[in-house]
Amino acid sequence: MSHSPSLPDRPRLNLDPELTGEERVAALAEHLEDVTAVHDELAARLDEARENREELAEEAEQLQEENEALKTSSLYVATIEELTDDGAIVRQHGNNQEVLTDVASALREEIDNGDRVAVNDSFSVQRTLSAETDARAQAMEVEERPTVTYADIGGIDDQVREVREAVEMPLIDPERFDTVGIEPPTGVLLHGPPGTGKTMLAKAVANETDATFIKMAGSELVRKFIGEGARLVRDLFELASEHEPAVIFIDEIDAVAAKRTDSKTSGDAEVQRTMMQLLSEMDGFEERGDVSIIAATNRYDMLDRAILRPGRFDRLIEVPKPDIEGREQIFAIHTRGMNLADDVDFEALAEMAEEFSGAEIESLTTEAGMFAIRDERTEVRMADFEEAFEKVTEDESPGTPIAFN
Ligand SMILES: Nc1ncnc2c1ncn2[C@@H]1O[C@H](COP(=O)(O)OP(=O)(O)OP(=O)(O)O)[C@@H](O)[C@H]1O
Repeated sequence: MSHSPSLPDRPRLNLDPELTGEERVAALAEHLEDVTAVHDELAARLDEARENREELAEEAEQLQEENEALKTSSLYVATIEELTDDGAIVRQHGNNQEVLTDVASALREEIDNGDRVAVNDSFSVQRTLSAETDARAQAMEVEERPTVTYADIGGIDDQVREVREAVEMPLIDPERFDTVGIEPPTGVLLHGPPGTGKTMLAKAVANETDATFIKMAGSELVRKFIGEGARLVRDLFELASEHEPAVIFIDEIDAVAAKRTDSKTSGDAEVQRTMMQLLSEMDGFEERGDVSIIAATNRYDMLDRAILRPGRFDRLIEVPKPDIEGREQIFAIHTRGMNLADDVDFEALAEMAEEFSGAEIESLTTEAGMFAIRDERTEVRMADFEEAFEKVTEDESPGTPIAFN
């Protein structure tokens, strides 16, 4: 920062005792003029300084924000291999690179060999990470026994039957497969547009077989738990075998099992490793007992065919958007608990909601209920559904599926 020029000298008044009265007045007047001039200049400088100060404060605030953003931008997960006098040797997850790096003295106290830490682009340790079990708990959603039943799923009866055959039957009646002389499927892959009931299907299977439902989202492995994908996949299968019988549900499997050519990200190698771990878990699956694996994707076209080989996800079930009868059933399911007026016509609703997925139909029914509440009615009428339909399709061209969630 440059220094401001020095302040003007303070005018001095030297009154010669010899001066006449008139001369004294003139000298004082002159002095007053000097003082006023200096005052004006100082006032101007003060204004300038104030302005400067405001500008600097603004700049400081901006820098602070940038600094925060830098601090919160992506960090990499690493493990402290060894604390030495020269700093810490950390090994970055994912690429196994070892680096010698600095640790701020404030953090040093908290860190021990073997701890997991977050490092920035230049490997400097930013903070310690919670224990491994936390990542595991965060990455996996465990439901002891989901409450969803097959009766809650509408319009995909064939898919329900296929899932039951592929998942339930090997558990309940394994001899049937032996007698016929075929291997039961290892994993089931549900594919189809978003919101069509894939997760519900997996939960209903868990409910029906009294199994624990363990869900992991492929996209989170890639975005949130960078560097830990492979380990978390291993943990996922371990957790399932601790909770037998269990249903493992891997949502958005395309995130970890996309065709190699498709991936442009730098996390490519890491994603590959996660997929390899998944494949090896599935290949070693036979000894695993009562654990079923179901995966789901909206991007079947993107999948690496390696995961579809026999002994892996060898049972493919397409879960499409419901047809008109399916939509009618789904409207009936989602209005079961609603106080409906007599004029509500499911057939007409199903016709109106062309191209809607199950999830979209669910949102539409909730929206219709909101219109009744706004109108201070306890009964939901056909007109509420019509208004709800207009609302949810407002910004969409006709026939385009609406993105909910
Ligand atoms: N076939 C259906 N019958 C009844 N409700 C459905 C159906 N499909 C979807 N829903 C409703 O939509 C919600 C979301 O569905 P679900 O999570 O099972 O979809 P998904 O196919 O797994 O979607 P995504 O691909 O977005 O994960 C469900 O909780 C349910 O209320």
